[in-house]
Amino acid sequence: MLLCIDCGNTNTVFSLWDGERFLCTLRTATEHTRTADQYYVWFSTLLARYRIEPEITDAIISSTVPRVVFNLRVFTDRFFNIRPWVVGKPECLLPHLPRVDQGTNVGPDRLVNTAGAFDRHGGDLIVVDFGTATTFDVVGQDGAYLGGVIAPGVNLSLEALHMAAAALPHVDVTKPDRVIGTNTVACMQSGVFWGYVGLVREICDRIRTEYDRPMRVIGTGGLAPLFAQGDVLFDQIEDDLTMHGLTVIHAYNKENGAI
Ligand SMILES: Nc1ncnc2c1ncn2[C@@H]1O[C@H](COP(=O)(O)OP(=O)(O)OP(=O)(O)O)[C@@H](O)[C@H]1O
Ligand SMILES: CC(C)(CO)[C@@H](O)C(=O)NCCC(=O)O
Ligand SMILES: [K+]
Repeated sequence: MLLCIDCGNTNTVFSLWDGERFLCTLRTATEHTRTADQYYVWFSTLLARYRIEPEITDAIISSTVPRVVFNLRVFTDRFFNIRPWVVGKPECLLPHLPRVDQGTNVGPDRLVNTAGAFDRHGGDLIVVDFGTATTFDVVGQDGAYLGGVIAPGVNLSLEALHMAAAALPHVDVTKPDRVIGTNTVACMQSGVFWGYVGLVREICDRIRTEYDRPMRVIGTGGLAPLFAQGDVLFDQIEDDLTMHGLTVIHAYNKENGAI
């Protein structure tokens, strides 16, 4: 059984893969001070609640926050006696090397999304991931990450409005009924919802213009279904794309890797 850990700037997600399906998906806030023991208490409590007997033999971690990796390594080592693969480390091989400027450290989540999306859909893709940042990953014909776009995340934009403007409250993102808001909250929701629908459409259009082959767009991340209500933005939405990518990279390393 494979433990997949996707650590983003906001949330960390653990998922158990039994070789055929994910048995559970557990989510906790990303916090670099969380210790291995704390992870274990949280993890084992939820598994007991879902009546899952973990028989973990392997682990793979993707982390956009470098400093949390240490305690996650201690966690897999102490409680499962496992040394995890860590995406982005030299000993963790990728099915396709990214073709980017020298010295660029591509976010591991983007490399994982690329591997997951290529495995399911083949090449010539744009993967749009609505996380802390809204990222666009261009997947080449051969499956390599070719670059992309990083825009501010949806919740980050709303939070920035609230923080910077004394009269603007904290609001949640939602699809407003009308574009013209008749109260403050509705105005903010309209700005963010329709603003991001336009952002996604415009960036995908411009990527397509720069790229010389037809492309498909895959949406992922918690907010993808919401924005898909605003326009036809995606050919497909997949909520487990990052987790799937972790299983793909793990399988590749099992076959070709050194550990
Ligand atoms: N309608 C909604 N309004 C606000 N948040 C939502 C809504 N639907 C889903 N979400 C949130 O989306 C998030 C899922 O996001 P996802 O895991 O893709 O990225 P993240 O955890 O926010 O960012 P990162 O992966 O960078 O840490 C969850 O926190 C969930 O609460
Ligand atoms: C852009 C984020 C924050 C999205 O999670 C992450 O992929 C990251 O930290 N990337 C590093 C820079 C890059 O991907 O080029
Ligand atoms: K994510």
